[in-house]
Amino acid sequence: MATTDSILQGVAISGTVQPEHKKILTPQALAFLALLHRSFNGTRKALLERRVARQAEIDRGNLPDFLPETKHIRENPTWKGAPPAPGLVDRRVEITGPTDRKMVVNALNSDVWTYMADFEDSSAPTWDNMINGQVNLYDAVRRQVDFKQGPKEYKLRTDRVLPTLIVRPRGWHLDEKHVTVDGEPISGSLFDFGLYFFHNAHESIKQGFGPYFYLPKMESHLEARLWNDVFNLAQDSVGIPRGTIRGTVLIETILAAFEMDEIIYELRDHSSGLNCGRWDYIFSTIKKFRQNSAFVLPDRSAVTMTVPFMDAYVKLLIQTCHKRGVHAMGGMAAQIPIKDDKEANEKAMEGVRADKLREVRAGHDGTWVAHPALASIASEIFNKHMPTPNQLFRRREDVKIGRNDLLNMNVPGKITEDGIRKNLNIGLGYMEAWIRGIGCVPINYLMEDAATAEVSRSQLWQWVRHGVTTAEGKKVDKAYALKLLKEQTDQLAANAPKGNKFALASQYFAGQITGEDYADFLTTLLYDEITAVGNAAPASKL
Ligand SMILES: CC(=O)SCCNC(=O)CCNC(=O)[C@H](O)C(C)(C)COP(=O)(O)OP(=O)(O)OC[C@H]1O[C@@H](n2cnc3c(N)ncnc32)[C@H](O)[C@@H]1OP(=O)(O)O
Ligand SMILES: O=CC(=O)O
Repeated sequence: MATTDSILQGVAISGTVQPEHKKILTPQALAFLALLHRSFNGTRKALLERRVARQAEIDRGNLPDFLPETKHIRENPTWKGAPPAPGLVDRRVEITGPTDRKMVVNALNSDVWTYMADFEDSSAPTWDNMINGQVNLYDAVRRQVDFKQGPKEYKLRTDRVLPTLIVRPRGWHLDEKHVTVDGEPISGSLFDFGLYFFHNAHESIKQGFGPYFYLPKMESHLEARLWNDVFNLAQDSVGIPRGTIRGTVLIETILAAFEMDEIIYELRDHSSGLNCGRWDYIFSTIKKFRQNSAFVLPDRSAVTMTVPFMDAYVKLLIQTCHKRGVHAMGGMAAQIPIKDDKEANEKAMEGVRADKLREVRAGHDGTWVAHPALASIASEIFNKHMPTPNQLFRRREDVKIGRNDLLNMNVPGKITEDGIRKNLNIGLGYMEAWIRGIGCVPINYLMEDAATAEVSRSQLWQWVRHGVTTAEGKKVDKAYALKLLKEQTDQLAANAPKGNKFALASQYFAGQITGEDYADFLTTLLYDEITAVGNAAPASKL
């Protein structure tokens, strides 16, 4: 049998390893990462290639449809997903947020049922953020995460059961460049999942919950199959029964919406349902159909949850989940508290309330909040309208959603200069923060993360590409977009502290909004800006 030392041959780390990281980067944990990489990276790369091929099909005008080859799975009513696992029966309000230590303590102390600790859209994946996040979650699982910041003490509350921890690793498209195996960067998904699972699978079970995950940005059931294979190998490796892990899949790409049954089916022994990742879903819809003028959308503020294609996706997701006995989770309203304007705050909170009411009435089993101050609003609505721990019994057999509903782009609204400037501000503001290692920011009193920023970026691209005319009568072409970009950049930079990164963000953004270059993800476009891959040290020398 291979020894840890021999498995570690070929594993190298170029991120700085501080003393506190050593409990995470143990030889055994690194050998586990190497095992995951050698077992699954080939399939991951092939699936990413498959995404490119599917995009080419769509660009040729072939719109997606439900798959003929998996009809038997969709039409077989007898199979089910796993029953809800301990700590996941009632998940009516889930807080989400990055994995820095303060956020972790504050999230676990919030009045919510679960906490999604996010290595993905709300975290910029610097080496420090990713590895410190692992340290923080290791400590959080063991209830040893208390710390002091200046005079303020951050302590886990002891007056109640803490929210169940769920971890969102990065998506399949992202690499973690600071760890290589046999000369290749390891996948960000396998790095985040692998380290968290290896250290916390047994301990989380001891604490009364388990190794639970949110799985982002998948585009097909084959990508879910890959996660399922990873889960089986992982469970076998650490000696816990298959079916202990749970994964909630974010349905946040338009292609995955056509494969919801199949995705639950692939993960069925590990499934804890699906979630409406609304922001990425809008982004994906714009991105996938970006060459097709029939998919041009109005200002971002007009693309609400009640427009036809979003409404159809929500309904189909709830129906599909409940048919299979798994949770149908709602998503994220972007409003956050406005501290300095009572009236504006009340309006924003009313928006959140309306969103949660729509979700619970539609049949969702829970929802997301971006900030602790929103927890009471969401729980008030869910407590009132969902007296049971979930509403898996609501089968929504009344719902009839077909291909045309999922692709119904009849979205009322206009494209305005204000909408263009807002998108520019969001894109610039988000990218500027991200380059500084911050993955989630308040902009104009809205929570902006990688998914929301992608919507703004992709809309700008699409509007220029299709030469739309604004409500004010202005043709949106390359020159106009670049002129407004310069104006917004100058304004933002003038009001920002010295050393800000707006000029750099603007350089990247210019390429992305002129209807020409289109990066698959802003995060992959910018990744080199936040990586410091110097001399790699062999893992065996740690
Ligand atoms: C589309 C998607 O993918 S959604 C999922 C990804 N997005 C997210 O998870 C959003 C996470 N939210 C956040 O990061 C933050 O709420 C922000 C950036 C939007 C706003 O943060 P701030 O400007 O710090 O908010 P604010 O100053 O009001 O925070 C007040 C306190 O609440 C804490 N807080 C705010 N949001 C959160 C959160 N999501 N989880 C835990 N604590 C939080 C802050 O740390 C702060 O704590 P302190 O008083 O001890 O210093
Ligand atoms: O990940 C969530 C989303 O809304 O996007």
